[in-house]
Amino acid sequence: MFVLPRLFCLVSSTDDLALLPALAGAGVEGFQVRDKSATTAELVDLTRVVLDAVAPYGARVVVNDRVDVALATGAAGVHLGADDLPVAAARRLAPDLLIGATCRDGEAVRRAAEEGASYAGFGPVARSGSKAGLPEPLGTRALGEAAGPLPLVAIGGVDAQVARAAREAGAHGVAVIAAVWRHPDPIAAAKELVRAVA
Ligand SMILES: Cc1ncc(COP(=O)(O)OP(=O)(O)O)c(N)n1
Ligand SMILES: Cc1nc(C(=O)O)sc1CCOP(=O)(O)O
Repeated sequence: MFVLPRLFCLVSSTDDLALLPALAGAGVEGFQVRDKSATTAELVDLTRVVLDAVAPYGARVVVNDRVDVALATGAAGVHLGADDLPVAAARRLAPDLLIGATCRDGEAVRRAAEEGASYAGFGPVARSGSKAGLPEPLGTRALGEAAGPLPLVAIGGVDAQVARAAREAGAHGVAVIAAVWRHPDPIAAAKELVRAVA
């Protein structure tokens, strides 16, 4: 079984690869491969490169959306949303994978737990500029109310301040895009996030 990271950095494309060893060396324990424009073959290649870059540091890799790619590459897990394979079906295919499920309220967290998820990606906790079509921010109070059935990974507009508030409200950890990749000093930002979720 895999230990659930406290901090996931989402990896969106091959442009992000050069910084991965430094981020993992800075204490980022988890990476999620989320390339929405990749073909299946490209996603497999990207996941393998991410695994090679961060495995020496003991970091874990989760593949967004695609349980087949997670299994084919030996990644630690998969993250599933409402449009993806249902959690229960993924769990039947992959008894040993870390399976994350996107949840927006406590009822969804309870359902994901029953279906065999390992954690819930709970969000957006704050306003995110990285994904279109998200609902209004849920806030850390809603996160606290949803905590219990599964470890929660807060996502959406998470920076170090939001990460601290999310942890205080009961989150196990956080997942980020902009707070690292759009920061002028991504490694310093990652170190600050690592401290915030410790
Ligand atoms: C940790 C975490 N939580 C939620 C999401 C969102 O996943 P999903 O609903 O599948 O949406 P897309 O990422 O596919 O746009 C996530 N990726 N990670
Ligand atoms: C991919 C994603 N999913 C979300 C959700 O709430 O389901 S928020 C989000 C984007 C996270 O990026 P940032 O850290 O830049 O806000």
